[in-house]
Amino acid sequence: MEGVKHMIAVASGKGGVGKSTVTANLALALSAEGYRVGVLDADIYGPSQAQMLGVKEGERPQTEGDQAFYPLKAHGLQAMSIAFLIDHKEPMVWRGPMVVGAFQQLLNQTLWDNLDFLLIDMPPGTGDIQLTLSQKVPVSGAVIVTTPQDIALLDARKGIEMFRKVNVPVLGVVENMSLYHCENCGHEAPIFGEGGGERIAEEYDTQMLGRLPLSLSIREFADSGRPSVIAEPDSSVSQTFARIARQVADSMDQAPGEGPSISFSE
Ligand SMILES: Nc1ncnc2c1ncn2[C@@H]1O[C@H](COP(=O)(O)OP(=O)(O)OP(=O)(O)O)[C@@H](O)[C@H]1O
Repeated sequence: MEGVKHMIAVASGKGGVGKSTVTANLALALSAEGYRVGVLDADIYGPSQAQMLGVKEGERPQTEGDQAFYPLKAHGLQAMSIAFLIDHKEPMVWRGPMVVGAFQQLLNQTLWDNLDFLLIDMPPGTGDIQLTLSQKVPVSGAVIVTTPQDIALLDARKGIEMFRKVNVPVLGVVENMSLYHCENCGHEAPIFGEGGGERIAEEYDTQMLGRLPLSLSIREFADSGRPSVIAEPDSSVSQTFARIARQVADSMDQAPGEGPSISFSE
């Protein structure tokens, strides 16, 4: 795609597992490695990137003619989201084709400026909308985010299967909310279970990219618009994101430029 070297989908089967949090932090970690990075929020019904990247309410992208938008700048990233174009309290009461149309417009009418990586924060699930969205996106690879409990892994498997079916390489699995660390007593507990991310990475012959704890600071920083990678760059969480970023970048270095364009038959 014009202005973009590698498009990477960040996906999960299940909602609420931290996909947007991982997208924002991973984008910032890649940027800290010196890459030019953009974030496209494809979660049309529940966009979170405006808040996570600290874009002020009411800030609107500049337009080029009446056909194209310049992405907003946030913490050195280029970003585009439906949230930049609508009132933040407005629910997206749209049917599938309208959502797909909005996504295509965000994708095709944004003037990305010479990006090494465009991370796409996909909507949760593997339903009709995701498949239709995917038809139009030349994706180089996918990062799967999951939490360790069986019910999330079940859905993560479906996400992996979806990408495999359309020959998009799964770059690896990020296990989020792996371990709860009590900030008062220091006790650690794997409240969502153990080893789940590793198991599906093995099962699908892909790699475990990293494991992040269930932590108050990850939530507070992400939800207040200054994700951990910039709020506490020396923390172990930020170091984990840096390692994930390097693995993602390395796997793209080995890939031959822009990957396959996904297409589905009904
Ligand atoms: N490791 C973590 N520790 C604590 N809170 C977290 C962690 N990861 C994410 N969260 C919090 O969980 C909530 C949901 O995260 P997020 O929006 O990233 O999930 P999602 O998978 O993108 O959700 P959706 O399915 O709605 O798109 C947010 O408030 C976020 O700050």
